[in-house]
Amino acid sequence: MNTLSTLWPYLKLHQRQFFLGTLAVFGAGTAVTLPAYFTRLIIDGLTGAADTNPATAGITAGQVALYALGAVLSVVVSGGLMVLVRRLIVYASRQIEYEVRRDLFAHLSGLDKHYFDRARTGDLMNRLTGDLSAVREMIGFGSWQLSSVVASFVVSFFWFFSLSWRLTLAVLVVFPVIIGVLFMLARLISARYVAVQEQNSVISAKAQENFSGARVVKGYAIEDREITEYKSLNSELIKRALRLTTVEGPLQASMSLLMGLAYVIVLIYGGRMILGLVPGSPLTLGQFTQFALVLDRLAWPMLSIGMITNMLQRGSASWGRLQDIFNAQPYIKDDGRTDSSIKSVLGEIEFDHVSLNFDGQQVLKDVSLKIPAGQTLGITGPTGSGKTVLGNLVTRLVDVSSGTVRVDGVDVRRIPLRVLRENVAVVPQEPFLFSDTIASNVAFGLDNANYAPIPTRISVLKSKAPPPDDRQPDMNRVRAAAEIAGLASEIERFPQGYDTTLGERGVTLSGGQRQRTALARAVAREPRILVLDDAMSAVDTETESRILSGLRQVQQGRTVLLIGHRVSTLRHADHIIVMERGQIVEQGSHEDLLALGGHYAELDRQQRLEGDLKSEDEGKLTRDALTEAASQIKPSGEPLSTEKVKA
Ligand SMILES: Nc1ncnc2c1ncn2[C@@H]1O[C@H](COP(=O)(O)OP(=O)(O)OP(=O)(O)O)[C@@H](O)[C@H]1O
Repeated sequence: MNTLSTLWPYLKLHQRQFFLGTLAVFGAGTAVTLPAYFTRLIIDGLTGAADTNPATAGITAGQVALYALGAVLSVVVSGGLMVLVRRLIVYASRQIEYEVRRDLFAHLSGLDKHYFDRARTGDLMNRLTGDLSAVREMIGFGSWQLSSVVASFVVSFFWFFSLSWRLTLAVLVVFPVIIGVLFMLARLISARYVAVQEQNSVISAKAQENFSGARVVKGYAIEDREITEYKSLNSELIKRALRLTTVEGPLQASMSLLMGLAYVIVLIYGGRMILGLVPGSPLTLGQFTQFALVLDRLAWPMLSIGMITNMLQRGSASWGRLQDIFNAQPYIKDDGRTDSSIKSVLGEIEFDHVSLNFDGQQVLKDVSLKIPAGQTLGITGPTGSGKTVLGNLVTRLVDVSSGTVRVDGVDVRRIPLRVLRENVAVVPQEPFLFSDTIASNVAFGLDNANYAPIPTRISVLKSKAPPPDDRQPDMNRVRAAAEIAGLASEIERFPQGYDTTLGERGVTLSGGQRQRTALARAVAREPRILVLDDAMSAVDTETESRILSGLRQVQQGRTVLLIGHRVSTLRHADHIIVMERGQIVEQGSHEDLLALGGHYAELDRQQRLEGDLKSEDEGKLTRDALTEAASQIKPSGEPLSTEKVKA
């Protein structure tokens, strides 16, 4: 119930719809019992006419017709009101579903790397779909049915008491039992439903990871193992679903049983009253019939209590799971220290005695370094030495544990996050491309400033629908960026050029093409600071040097952090650092570091050796091919075909 209170702001946005809807439910609940009242009048009238008892007045044919018409009209009114209820309450629930989904998405978008490093995409998808539907059912159909049950009880007991308080009290005996059973089973249902939803999340995450990693699964030919694992997760789901069903079934059955019991009481006790065996409590046949008919009408609401309890329990458990998302807060956000007067940055970066710990493990130790605006810093070092996290500190994907990172001499924690991130573009090691055209992928980082922050907790009825998003990528910038990233000529060879769709629905790019698309995306943004995190590892050295010389032209005035393992990548940087176990162990220009004769010089020596060996191997291969070709020259001296030489 505690978690449900957080749903109130959304219900409040539609309070008028719920209020009018509830009134209509009560109207329909009253109208639907009127035929029983008219039946009583007719029966008592008819019995009066037949037995000439002075206590009963008798009835005319006209009155019978009038009562019958009244009964029909009541049913029509009740039906009409039901339509109105659906229009009000079910519509409101759909609108709330929209609002919650919108707010959840906006909230999730505001969470940081820390949250997404731990969350599983499949689980999030399940919460945004399955759990949200359960919440919608609770506030729509669930609340409608709940008010309908309350209305039925109020109206029915009004009739019961007006007909015979003794008979009503006799029927009421079974109610404490009903409430007890409901309470007990509702708790069981809630716990078991949460278990089902958790397993649903595990299954969704498993499926999502398998489909995203389909290439790995196929590459390792482990489909059978994955199918078996999925099967066992699926069996666990059915086990939990059946455990839920085992409590849902008895709920319905016990409600039926208790209802039957109430009926037996009415028949026996009411019959005795008609026969005059209960002194001081006469009951006419018509009254008895009305009592039985109204009780009969109560059967369905009574039975649906089980279903409603179920729906409310599911809905509130699901709302709890959505609330977990709403409760998650980004670790890194603008706060009291933020100086909103900062609107842009120039690009000088300084690490001042920076240390960083992750879960007790120190990944950066006392790093101090200043990179003047417009310069290129080359960063190299063994894997896991802290190169990526150094870049992450600049964009504040993580914050320092101690020390300070400054941009333009200002602590990055004082620069508004939006300003900082708009001015820094990162090309990560594993680029992510969207299922969209190449042009849109390259232009992805543009035009962001035109979007206002999304308002939350606003009724869909009051917020205007956003205009259709018909942005067209700025093709001049896209082309120029693709040219610098060394991708333009390849894109032009694709069937639809820049309009070629990538990903699930379109072509698959090679690793090097993906990296260069991500690079073009960053370049198109014309950032003040560019972080290239091993961004050309899948590109051959020749293409890489072409890209680097193109980049040098556009990087005038931009600060670049160039992370890489190849000396050929780093050699033109203004300053190079070598990281090892979170510390800078060497620094200087390419020439300085070679002269130092340390790690960097060793890296250069190894890479030269590898290069020499490679060209030696290629030379040997060519020599072998020529020897082979020469041995095949025919004695007549007939020249070889060129294909043969190539082969
Ligand atoms: N979010 C995180 N949580 C915990 N540890 C992390 C996190 N991010 C990085 N690390 C740890 O920090 C250390 C440095 O990681 P980093 O990614 O900076 O290495 P790197 O030098 O870029 O390596 P590579 O060349 O392989 O990319 C590693 O030991 C890594 O496991």
